[in-house]
Amino acid sequence: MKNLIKLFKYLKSYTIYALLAVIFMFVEVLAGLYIPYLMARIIDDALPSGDLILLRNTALIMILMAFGTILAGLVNNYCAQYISQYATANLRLDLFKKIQGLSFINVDKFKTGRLITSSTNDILQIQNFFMFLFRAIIRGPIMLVGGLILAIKTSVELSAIYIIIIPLLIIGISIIMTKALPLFTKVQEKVDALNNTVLENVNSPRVIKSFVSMSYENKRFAEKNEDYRKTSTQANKTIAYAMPIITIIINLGIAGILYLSAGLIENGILVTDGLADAGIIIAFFNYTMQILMGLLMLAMMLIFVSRAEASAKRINEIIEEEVDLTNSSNPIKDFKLTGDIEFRNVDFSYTQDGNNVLNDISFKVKRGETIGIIGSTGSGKSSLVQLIPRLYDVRSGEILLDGYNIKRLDIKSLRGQISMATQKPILFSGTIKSNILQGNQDATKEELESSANNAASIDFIDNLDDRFDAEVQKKGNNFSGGQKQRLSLARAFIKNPAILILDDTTSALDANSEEIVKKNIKELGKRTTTLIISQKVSTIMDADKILVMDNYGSLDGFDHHYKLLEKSKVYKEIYNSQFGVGGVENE
Ligand SMILES: Nc1ncnc2c1ncn2[C@@H]1O[C@H](COP(=O)(O)OP(=O)(O)OP(=O)(O)O)[C@@H](O)[C@H]1O
Repeated sequence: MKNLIKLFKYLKSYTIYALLAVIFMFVEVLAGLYIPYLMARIIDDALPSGDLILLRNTALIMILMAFGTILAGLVNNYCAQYISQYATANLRLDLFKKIQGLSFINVDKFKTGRLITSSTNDILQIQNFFMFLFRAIIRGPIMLVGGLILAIKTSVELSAIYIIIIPLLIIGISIIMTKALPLFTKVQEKVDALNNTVLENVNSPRVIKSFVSMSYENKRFAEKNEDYRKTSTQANKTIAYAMPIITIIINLGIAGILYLSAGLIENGILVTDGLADAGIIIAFFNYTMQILMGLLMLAMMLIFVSRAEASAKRINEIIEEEVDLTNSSNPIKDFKLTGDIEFRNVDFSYTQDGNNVLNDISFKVKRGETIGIIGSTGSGKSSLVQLIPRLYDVRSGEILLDGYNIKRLDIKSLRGQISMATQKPILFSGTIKSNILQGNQDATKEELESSANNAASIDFIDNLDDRFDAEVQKKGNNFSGGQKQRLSLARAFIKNPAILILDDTTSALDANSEEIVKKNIKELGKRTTTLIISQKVSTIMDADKILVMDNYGSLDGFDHHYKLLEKSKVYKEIYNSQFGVGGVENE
């Protein structure tokens, strides 16, 4: 329950609604309990004596009570709906903000499917719980306790039946609950797995189609689906056993009451003027039903609480997750980077206990320089540049920008002054304009045009009917790889950053576009430090310096093209593989 209690803070803003819900629930239940008493009065007093005034008055009160129950129920329902909807909307928003702030390492830990299930399914469980809480929290106990008091008041002798049926019902329900509840946690985990598979598939339709791996993916999904179905059926089946068991116990109770009544009438106890007290027996039946309903509600409450507790635990795990990449206690906020970069003995790993992906990297870059980064695949080039905007933190060593350790700089301001365009550019559904402006929402029309121009994308934009207002579909699926790269370059340029990182961003460009982009980067480079990762020597050989990574995540060289040809074995090998030993570019 402790996880659910933590979420009660979301109810605080709705105290008045909560109070109203509880008051009207109280009224509803009390009115409901009063009706059997009135019924007994009609049968036992009004009918035998033929007192029509008493009959009419009691019937009138019964009608009023019935309306009162409906009205109170409606108000209670409205308040419960209001609280549960608003409180969980706020919780969902907080969870979303938290997820947005998670670092890559945090996200990797939870997996995307889990984050989605928690934002949807788990929140829904909490919503159902809040709803039930304000619909039924005191209903069950009042029905149970009130019913018991009134039943005992009606007939102490008949009440003896409760000594058997109430413990029986409690034992039956407890057995079912202890079996069913762990299954509900499992069901949520199965939903996570389903979501993960769906996500992977909708994110990579081209790969799946081109490798004709639909049937493999279908099979994979079918397995997860079956897994979910089995667990879910098992959980619901266990709960379903509850109904017949409860019905049997209730029917046993009814038979028991009749049996006991017969004995009591025989012994002259439930008899007035030679006639059996039918009103008392009927009222007792009604109270017994109320008691059993109350017990059932408590059992339902247990189901809701346990399911919601499992979900609350999963939600709290995310909300309380320590973001491993946060601002220092007193971060420097007002700083304007000029572009000096220094790595000092940097080691890096993606996981806490994993092997180093980068080993003892040290180098210095002066503001305005253009640096090429080259190395074989998996050598750590992308990992290295991702450390500069603090997408990940170093394992040891430090990274200095303008002499400041980046951990001392405010993350938002730091990232605001660094642009990054990646090999697999991600575009968002919207327009060309909205995508480029993501780099700088305040950019003018001229800046928009010039950044598109610098990224060699103005020609193809001009060819579109709506130019900058042309539609971009999800992930930029209606554009070619090269066009997407150019748009993501434009997005990086428009930011006018102090540091520009291009991670193999020109790999899909034709030679002409690459030349234009290279020329414009050089222009930009006068006021921006530019890091260009490329597999092609021709793309980076003109850079002020080239950083060469070996296969083990260490630096093999950091110098000018010609110096590296003399000194770096790795660089020379890459150069020879692309240009031949004689220096003629291979086809
Ligand atoms: N998110 C991640 N989690 C765990 N390991 C990762 C992650 N990203 C990369 N790696 C590992 O880190 C190492 C370096 O990868 P990185 O992407 O930096 O290489 P790269 O030189 O940029 O490669 P490429 O030229 O193919 O893009 C690889 O061994 C890779 O498997």
